[in-house]
Amino acid sequence: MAANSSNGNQQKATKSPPPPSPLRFSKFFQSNMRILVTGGAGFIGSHLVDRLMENEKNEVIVVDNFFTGSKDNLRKWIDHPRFELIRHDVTEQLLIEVDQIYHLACPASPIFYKYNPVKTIKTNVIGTLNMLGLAKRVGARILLTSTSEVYGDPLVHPQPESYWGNVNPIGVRSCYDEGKRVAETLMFDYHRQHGIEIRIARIFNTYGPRMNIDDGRVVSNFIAQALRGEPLTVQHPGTQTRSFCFVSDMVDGLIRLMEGEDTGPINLGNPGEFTMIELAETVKELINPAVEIKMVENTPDDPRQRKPDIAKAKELLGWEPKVKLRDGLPLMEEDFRLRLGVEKKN
Ligand SMILES: NC(=O)c1ccc[n+]([C@@H]2O[C@H](COP(=O)([O-])OP(=O)(O)OC[C@H]3O[C@@H](n4cnc5c(N)ncnc54)[C@H](O)[C@@H]3O)[C@@H](O)[C@H]2O)c1
Ligand SMILES: O=c1ccn([C@@H]2O[C@H](COP(=O)(O)OP(=O)(O)O[C@H]3OC[C@@H](O)[C@H](O)[C@H]3O)[C@@H](O)[C@H]2O)c(=O)[nH]1
Repeated sequence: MAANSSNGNQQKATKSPPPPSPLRFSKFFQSNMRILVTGGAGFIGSHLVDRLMENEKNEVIVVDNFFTGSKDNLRKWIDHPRFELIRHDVTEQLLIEVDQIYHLACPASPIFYKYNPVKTIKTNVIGTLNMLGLAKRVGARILLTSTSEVYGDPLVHPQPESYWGNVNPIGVRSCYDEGKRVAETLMFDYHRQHGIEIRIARIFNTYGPRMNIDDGRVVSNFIAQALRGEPLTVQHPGTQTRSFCFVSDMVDGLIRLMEGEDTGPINLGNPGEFTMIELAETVKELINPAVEIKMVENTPDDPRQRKPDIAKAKELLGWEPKVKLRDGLPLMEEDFRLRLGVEKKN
């Protein structure tokens, strides 16, 4: 393809994307915006779909390989005229016409992303390349859900977007951490080289209803353990910290980022910071005071501290989380009780 290289390394596309079918703009066409959500059958993705579907002008297409997601999360939209679900792996090319792409597809829980690390890195690298190729072909704006894990085991605390991170490139978490770092690089290279409109969210630990019960992440583990009357497994040393964001706040942030003017990367997360011992104590107090807290072995390269600096999100998106951990946990408990069939005793 001919490209203008007048400003050094930065090249701009000379060819604009092909026009969509004229029917898209006919007055009989019902939706204004066709939105693709990759990974839309997963935890955050399905909540995002719920919010996007609330707007009658949106048509939503979900693409998912169901590795960690499930059709059940989208049950209420199946057969809806503005909704479509495609079983597809993002490591394969996808040819559709869309205006926006929320690219979430990627296993997010450490036990799942470490299960098949080569597939995880392919999903992050080839999957993101494919979605960028699609964005380029149809002229769509694309948002990547990157992660706080790009900061690795951070030496700067809290983490601003300007921090480049402290990541082990050859460790067991690298398929995910480095995979997301490459995905961010690809996003910016497509933006600079081809003029693609990009948005990057760096998501910090998010929790809420619909997380897989055996997802393996800490909040879902502790709630499921408390409801089953099993010990809460705090991984050694328990003083490591995380900052937990409720899923409705996260979805709000993602939509603001997509609709706003800034490419990011922008941290999205709740700055309330807790040690894993504090989290276990809170879950015990709120859900089942009878359970024990048990110290267990940790996994390699577990980040010791993590808390987002959200000054940029506040300033550029007018966003900050509203739901406190103590208010979010009972909402998740309700959902887990229903799914586990454990009634609340009064
Ligand atoms: N939840 C968090 O705390 C958190 C934090 C940081 C970043 N993120 C990012 O947000 C996104 C969603 O995370 P989540 O918590 O909802 O996880 P999730 O595991 O519930 O959802 C991921 C979805 O992607 C699908 N998927 C995985 N590989 C795929 C592939 N190759 N092709 C098509 N679909 C595929 C899964 O089946 C699932 O539906 C991920 O990109 C994750 O990295 C999440
Ligand atoms: O049962 C458990 C599980 C986990 N933990 C601890 O809880 C902390 C959080 O672990 P999680 O597995 O929930 O998630 P992590 O913060 O390690 O990674 C997450 O970070 C951001 C996202 O990109 C991903 O969703 C995921 O990689 C870790 O310190 C871990 O050691 C426990 O103490 N007990």
